[in-house]
Amino acid sequence: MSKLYGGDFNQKIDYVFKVVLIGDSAVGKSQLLARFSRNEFNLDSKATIGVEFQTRTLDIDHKTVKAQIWDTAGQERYRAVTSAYYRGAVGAMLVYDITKRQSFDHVARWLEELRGHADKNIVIMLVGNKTDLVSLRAVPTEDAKEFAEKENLFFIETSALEATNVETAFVNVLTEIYRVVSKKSLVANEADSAGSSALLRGKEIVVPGQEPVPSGSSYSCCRSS
Ligand SMILES: Nc1nc2c(ncn2[C@@H]2O[C@H](COP(=O)(O)OP(=O)(O)OP(=O)(O)O)[C@@H](O)[C@H]2O)c(=O)[nH]1
Repeated sequence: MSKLYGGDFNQKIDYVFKVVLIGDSAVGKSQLLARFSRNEFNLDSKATIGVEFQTRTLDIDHKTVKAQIWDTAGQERYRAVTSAYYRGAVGAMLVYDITKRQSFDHVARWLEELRGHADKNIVIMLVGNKTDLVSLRAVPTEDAKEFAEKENLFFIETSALEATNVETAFVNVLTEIYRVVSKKSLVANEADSAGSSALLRGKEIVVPGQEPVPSGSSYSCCRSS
């Protein structure tokens, strides 16, 4: 397999996985990303405008995986081009705030948008954030679990503030993506020997050693006036 040499440490990268964060405004998407990528948290976090991404490299099943996590505004007027945001994504974290019933009620709409734009094999995790706000809970865990089972999503509850389950949420998504990808590679390799790899290759959702990504990068676009 070809290897990439990425950013900081001339580290060999086996896979680059693009994961998108979606969900209503103020549910904590940016803070989940800050916690996962830099182990930081900011209570005065401003609404995201446009799009940004952060990367973190980690080891999954002895492979070096660069997670490229994309974050966009929950507010419609600050969002960038939807199809570009979802393009190439192999994972999605659909976040709601356990203290805001409306953010959970909107999950179905986010899912519809995601399924309309993303690859059909995308790994999706439903994330109920802000579990530290125990007395303000408005969404019972059971309701979300039931929804996730019905829609075939992974499910977890997190607190970006207390760093509860954040690492687990991202690592679980990335591990599941890796499982899907390595299974596909296996099928493609088997088909190789059968002489029909082109078709299967065409369906792969991640090419090992995709385009190099600058480490820790972010960019913004499309600020609305
Ligand atoms: N108590 C608590 N507050 C949180 C948690 N995560 C985020 N917040 C706060 O919730 C507010 C919104 O967080 P953001 O991360 O900016 O939310 P967002 O989903 O990225 O919002 P948009 O960029 O508008 O889409 C901020 O004041 C955060 O500090 C959490 O786990 N617990």
